[in-house]
Formats: sequence, C-alpha cells, structure tokens
Amino acid sequence: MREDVAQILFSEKQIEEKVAELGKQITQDYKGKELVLIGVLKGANVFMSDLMRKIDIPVTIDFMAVSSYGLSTESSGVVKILKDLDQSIEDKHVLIIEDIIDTGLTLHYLCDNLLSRKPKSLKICTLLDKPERRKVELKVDYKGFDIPDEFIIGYGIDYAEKYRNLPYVAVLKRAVYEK
Ligand SMILES: O=P(O)(O)OC[C@H]1O[C@H](OP(=O)(O)OP(=O)(O)O)[C@H](O)[C@@H]1O
Ligand code: HPA
Ligand SMILES: [Mg+2]
Repeated sequence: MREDVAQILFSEKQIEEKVAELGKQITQDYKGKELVLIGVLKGANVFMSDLMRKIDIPVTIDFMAVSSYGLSTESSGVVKILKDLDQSIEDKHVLIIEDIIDTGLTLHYLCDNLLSRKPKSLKICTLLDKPERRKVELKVDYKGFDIPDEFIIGYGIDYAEKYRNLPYVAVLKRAVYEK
C-alpha cells in the first residue's frame, strides 16, 4: 500500500492540528444554534469522526452516501445517492462535511438537493480543496488545505476503494492508475 504513495502531503500531526482549528472555529460560529453535521460517505467518514470531537457544542449527525468516481480517477459527472438522510433538516442549521472538493460536481448536486429541504442555513466544510479542477462554482465556508492537481489518497480518501485507511493525506503514484 505504502509503495503506491508518491508523496505525503499532510502528516497525521498536521491533519490533527488543522482539524482542531476547524473545530474551534465551528464551535465559535454556531454557539447557541442547533447544528446538524452531514457527513458525505464514504470519503468523509474519517474527517467527520475526528472533527465532531473537536466541536464543543451539542450537535446531531447524519450521513448521505453519494458516489461519482466509482473505480476511476475521473468524475463520471453523475452523482448517485446511495443513502439518504435519516432525519428532516427543515429549519435546522446544516454543515456539510466533505473530505475533498475536486470538480465540485458532488457538492453542487448535494447543495441543490439539501436546499430544497429548507434548512435554516447550509454551509460547507471540507478538509481538502483542489481549486484548479473546479467545473462549477462553490462557496467553501470552512477549508483545511488547498491541494495541487494530483490524485489524492488517505485519511478516508480512496482510489478504487483502496487506501482509505492510510493515516495521512498523500499523492497516489501515477503508475498505479496509468496502466
Ligand atoms: O468535487 P468532485 O469532483 O465531485 O469530487 C469530490 C467527491 O468525490 C469523492 O467521492 P466519491 O464519489 O469517490 O465517493 P467516496 O466518497 O465513496 O469515495 C470525494 O469523497 C467527494 O465526495
Ligand atoms: O483526488 C482525489 N482522490 C480520490 N477521490 C477523489 N474524488 C475527487 N478527487 C479525488
Ligand atoms: Mg472515491
């Protein structure tokens, strides 16, 4: 697994520090409000579980599972909902938790979908942002790191469902997918 890593971009320690910073900021901004965190599965699973423990106000959590990459390194452009929310978000403050924004197609679709359910507010928090690749405009409210235009793995993020359990964020060697 590790021999497929071209470069480690962010170590466990760097991620931990950034997650704590984001948690602190979110705690301040949502003090006194009812907040629902929505994790976007599968990728955001690791980030969500670390981040929510750094948010020091009462929150509820829910998950959507969507997929557009499948086994490829290119977005299919079609976002499929594999699992919907369990609870209504009407009149709630909602914060979407994502691992990575690339083309932006997943979140563009998801925001449209969630806004139609009339939340009190809707914001986006992502650990990683690859702005060079954006195909649709998005306002990112909370961001961990900007990343270069490379295919990323680790800390929840996969290539063909592998590498999610790497504890750091890394660039995948091109040789792994350019065969
Ligand atoms: O901005 P975009 O180009 O839409 O890409 C970002 C999305 O792609 C990945 O999910 P994926 O569809 O691979 O599903 P996964 O989370 O189960 O890996 C990632 O977790 C984001 O949700
Ligand atoms: O760089 C990436 N790596 C893994 N999954 C992704 N989904 C969008 N961009 C990426
Ligand atoms: Mg994926």
